[in-house]
Amino acid sequence: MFKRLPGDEARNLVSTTPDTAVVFRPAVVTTPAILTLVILAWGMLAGLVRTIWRHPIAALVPVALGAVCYVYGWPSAACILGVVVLALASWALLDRPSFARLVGFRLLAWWRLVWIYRRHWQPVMVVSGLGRHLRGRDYLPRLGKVTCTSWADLVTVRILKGQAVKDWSDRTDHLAQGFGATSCRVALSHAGRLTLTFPRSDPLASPLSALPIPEVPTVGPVEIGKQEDGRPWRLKVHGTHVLVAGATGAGKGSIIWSVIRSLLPAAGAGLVELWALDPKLMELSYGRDLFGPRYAATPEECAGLLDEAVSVMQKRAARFAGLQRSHTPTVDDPFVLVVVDEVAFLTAYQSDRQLRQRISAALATLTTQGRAVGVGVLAALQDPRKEVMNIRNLFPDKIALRLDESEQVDMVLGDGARDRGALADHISPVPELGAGVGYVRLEASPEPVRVRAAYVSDTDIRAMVTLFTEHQEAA
Ligand SMILES: Nc1ncnc2c1ncn2[C@@H]1O[C@H](COP(=O)(O)OP(=O)(O)OP(=O)(O)O)[C@@H](O)[C@H]1O
Repeated sequence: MFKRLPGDEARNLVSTTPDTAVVFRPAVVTTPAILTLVILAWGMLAGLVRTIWRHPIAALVPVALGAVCYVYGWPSAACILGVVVLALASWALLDRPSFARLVGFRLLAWWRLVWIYRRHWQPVMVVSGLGRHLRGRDYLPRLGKVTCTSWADLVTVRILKGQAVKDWSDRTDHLAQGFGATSCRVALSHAGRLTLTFPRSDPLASPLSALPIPEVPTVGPVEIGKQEDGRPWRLKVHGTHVLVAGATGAGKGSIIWSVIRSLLPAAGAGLVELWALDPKLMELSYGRDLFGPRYAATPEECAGLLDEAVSVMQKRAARFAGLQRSHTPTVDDPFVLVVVDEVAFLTAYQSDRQLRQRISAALATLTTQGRAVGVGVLAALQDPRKEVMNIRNLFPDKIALRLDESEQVDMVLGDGARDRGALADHISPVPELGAGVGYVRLEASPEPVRVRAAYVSDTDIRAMVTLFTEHQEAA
């Protein structure tokens, strides 16, 4: 039975060095079969103990069934198994969320750990270059826990000593392909430990219709869509500045209009003033009545409106000096949100040099000094290159919608964002699938979050204008 053990062939190998008469015959020490068996049995025992230690409840089930079978016979064990399965199925039917949270996702995680990750771990690590095969031994990163959420598998990994997070983020494609996922994201959880996120489905695949207008006036964070994990996407606009970059048709308008929609009650109550710069004469002109006299389209008008915003900001700063360090919106001092659609029309593509410099200086002043006194800028642009938008770093919060080139992702979201999984250049150009989908990198967190903005249609905008004007007339 054990006539041909691994290593037997090596006995017959002869290695020679060309051009010499010296012939080396490797010394082969035959491992006794019993030793191999003991090592195998030890490995299995250790695996069993590890499984019981990690999954005590799951291990208890076969043990209990085995005991019942032994004492009372197999029909009793089969009956108990049937009752348990029936109870679980009823629970799943009656209260799916609690079943999924307490049982379903745990079972799925265990299954995916065994069937997907552990089974493919060694080959994927070696082929992708994240593991090493040295002198007959495999040095592999340690696979940790697998947790399943409604849309993704979160896999914890203890990386090899000497490896960097970048070694992993450079190989996200290999990892995704290796484990049969569409993409992979890498995040550092503790020193030496990473969390890999493998999406199983895309919760943002279908468009979201416009969210209800809030009942209570609020300046934010305003709810404007959905995050990949299913939670609402709330964007802070008061106390920051937001830059939205995306190719044509990426859905920049849906972010602008979702923000305006959420701020509408606050605007009605006088706590927010919406100022609009619409150099393309397209996006914002549709809801022109929402902005009253604070709407500008020509470059001259835009420059004038920006200067006015700077003047409001400076007057406030002079009043607040020494008295308050942050802004609370009131009717006397409302939050001023300057919305700029296609900011590059006013900066890079503006042929009048003096006007261009005036506009750039005003935007730079607002973005450097405005947030503490309640003046914010929400700007959209198509081309994020520095020549086009040299003040992009003055925006603390950035959103990258679909972009044409991979290099543009880091230009918008900052260095390393694409390596961390912000694949904005992979977002579908088909509006139903990809418009309004993007990645956000907030000032407070380096991890990009995948989101989708709700789509505010022309009908929604018309309804918003009617509601707002009726409210203004009634007031
Ligand atoms: N959030 C969204 N969800 C679903 N579809 C959307 C969304 N946003 C936009 N769309 C669709 O995509 C089309 C283009 O959107 P939009 O005009 O807002 O893009 P844009 O980035 O502003 O483009 P441009 O820079 O050319 O003005 C819209 O007509 C609409 O059909």
